[in-house]
Amino acid sequence: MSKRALISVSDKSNLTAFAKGLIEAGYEIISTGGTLSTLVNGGIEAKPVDDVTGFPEIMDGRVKTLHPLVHGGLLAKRSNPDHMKQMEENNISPIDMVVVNLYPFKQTIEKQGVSNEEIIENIDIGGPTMLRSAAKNFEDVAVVVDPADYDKVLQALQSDQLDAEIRKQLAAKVFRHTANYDAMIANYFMTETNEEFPETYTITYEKVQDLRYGENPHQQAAFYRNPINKSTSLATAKQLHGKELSYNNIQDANAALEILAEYNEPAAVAVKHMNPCGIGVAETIEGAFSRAYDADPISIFGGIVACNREIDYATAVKLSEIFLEIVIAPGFNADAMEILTRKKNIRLLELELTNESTAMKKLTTVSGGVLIQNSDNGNISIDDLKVVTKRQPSEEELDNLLFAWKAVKHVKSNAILLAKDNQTIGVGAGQMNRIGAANIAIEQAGTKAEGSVMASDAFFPMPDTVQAAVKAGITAIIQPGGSKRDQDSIDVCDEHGITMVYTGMRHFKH
Ligand SMILES: NC(=O)c1ncn([C@@H]2O[C@H](COP(=O)(O)O)[C@@H](O)[C@H]2O)c1NC=O
Repeated sequence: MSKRALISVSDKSNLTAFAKGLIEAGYEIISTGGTLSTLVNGGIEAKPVDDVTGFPEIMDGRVKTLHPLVHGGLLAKRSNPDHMKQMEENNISPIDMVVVNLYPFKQTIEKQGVSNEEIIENIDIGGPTMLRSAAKNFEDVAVVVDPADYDKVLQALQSDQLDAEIRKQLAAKVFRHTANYDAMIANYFMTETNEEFPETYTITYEKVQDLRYGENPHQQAAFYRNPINKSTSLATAKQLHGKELSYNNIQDANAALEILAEYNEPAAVAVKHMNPCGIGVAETIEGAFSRAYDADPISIFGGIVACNREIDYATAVKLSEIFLEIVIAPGFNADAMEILTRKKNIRLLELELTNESTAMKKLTTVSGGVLIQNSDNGNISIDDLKVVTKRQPSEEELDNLLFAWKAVKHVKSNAILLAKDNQTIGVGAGQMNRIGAANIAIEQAGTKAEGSVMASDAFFPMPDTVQAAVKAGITAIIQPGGSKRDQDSIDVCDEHGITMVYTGMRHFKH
């Protein structure tokens, strides 16, 4: 008796060639509505699944293969005499191969203006059921979910090597595939029902690329993306020039994009080791980059620069004067490309910026689990500021304070950042005490600290940071407030004519 393959696919690419190969390998083909038409039109002999089930396809295709004559044929253990007996008693014939790919749920939810009804109808039920039956019974049944595997399967059949080992690999792929498919459905319903942190958290990622190594050469790594993602993502960036991105490149570039999303005006962000070493805002992108560069001409060396405007010739010339790992921008004009591609080692990434780069949940693995939180999308406006000192900030100071506040949010805690004229001038990052971070920022700013503003990601536990600010000639401070000793800091400010505003919002970043 010839073997039987059940084919039911939404993605009909390369289908007829594969089916032809199966017939040549001695298979009889059974198929569902649309798949059957494609096969028959392609000159392939195939039998409708209704002939097997004796039951018509009903309810707009909601029920077509969900039948014991299908699933019995898939799930029966050929080595189990009871199963074989029950097959015979129930007139069930074995099905030896399942070729199924599923309704395009992901593509459907990504469609503009798609209705809920269309989304629901694109949840495949019969397909995953067959895939799972066949995959569970991989000892006896082969299962093919990915058209990319058609050639491999035909080759294995031709050399009589579609053995349990390969069938197990195909089954493993099926369970990953159905888990991924179900995770996307679960996430869709989670959004629909506004559940943010349910009792189980299902996530799924699709591989973008293997990486040469992780944070260090002895660590293996790969880059995965969220299959349904509307925010700015490096996974969708177009690399115009340069060698492959590394693990550290991706982390740093992502940090640069998150910072850049804070600014609507032409802005340039330089990042080193996940911290901004220079941020500049100006009327032109060239001006913005000059400010980002001047902020810290030492640290930017070997860094990553992200800009929110097209890179023009003038900016490209400046960018090309230093060693940078990556430049990211929404575009590079032809002259800029000409200049920058002369540099062999620079990577150029073109990326549409949606200003939604922090829309996703943040996951941090801990031993035996994962911490999940919403991204820090907390923003404040001028109206949220509370002036706590005798002196009110000037308009210019207010501008600089808000600029500094947006920037300090992205600096690792404890974070202190100094800014002046739409430019960061000193960044103290990741210190174990706040005065340590302040001292670093002040030292880096040098003489520029005079007349600058200071931002602190969290409150001052004692007045020492304000005292350091006084000494450096800083005129205005922005911080969340909320320490027991707030008044001590306010008193120092008042004593020296410094203005201080509270945001009421903290921005720890660890
Ligand atoms: N309901 C069923 O019994 C059923 N059986 C197979 N399907 C799916 O129907 C699709 C193929 O349909 P057609 O051959 O009519 O183009 C495949 O994606 C397959 O996964 C089904 N549809 C969805 O649940």
